[in-house]
Amino acid sequence: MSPQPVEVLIRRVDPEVPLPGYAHPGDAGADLVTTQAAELAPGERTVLPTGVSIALPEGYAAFVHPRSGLAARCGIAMVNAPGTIDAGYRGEIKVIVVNLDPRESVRFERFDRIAQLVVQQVEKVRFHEVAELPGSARAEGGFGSTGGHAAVDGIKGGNGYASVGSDREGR
Ligand SMILES: O=c1ccn([C@H]2C[C@H](O)[C@@H](COP(=O)(O)OP(=O)(O)OP(=O)(O)O)O2)c(=O)[nH]1
Ligand SMILES: [Mg+2]
Repeated sequence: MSPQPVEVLIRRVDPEVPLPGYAHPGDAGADLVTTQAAELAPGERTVLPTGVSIALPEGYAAFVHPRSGLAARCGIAMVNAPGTIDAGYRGEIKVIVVNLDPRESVRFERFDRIAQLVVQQVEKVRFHEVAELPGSARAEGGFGSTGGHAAVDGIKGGNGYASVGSDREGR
């Protein structure tokens, strides 16, 4: 049996906007639409309104994620992905999109689905300052310390392989 859904209050800022919805029962994200048509030239970005505002319960946050179809087909990304919607935010949810296609413009029509909203429980932490942190296997290694990345314009990746292909073989 699927768990009980979390009840979230929603207000239409645009009276005609369809409410966010899950396309399938097991989906993590509810699709958000733009209420504003827009055309983005290659490299251009804009802030699109979704026509809705929400009141999340305390202890929750919503994250605005990109849609993979738009990314794969048109090169549309979200500049700040995932966008964070705080429980206390009552303004309209907006989506900051950028056209990463080097050649083609992308046009959005009113009510096109542009992003998806994932609601999650989030922990609040209390920070305790210390002079030394406990040790760990990773320690301070990061930013590619384990290798396996592609080379960029002849600059070798962290594992010393020169191309994506040799990277794969080297694993
Ligand atoms: O993609 C996004 C990201 C944020 N927001 C809204 C909800 C969020 O609660 C608020 C603030 O977002 P964030 O904390 O990411 O922005 P900030 O630049 O830190 O602004 P602030 O100083 O208002 O926190 O803006 C959106 O509508 N869409
Ligand atoms: Mg903030």
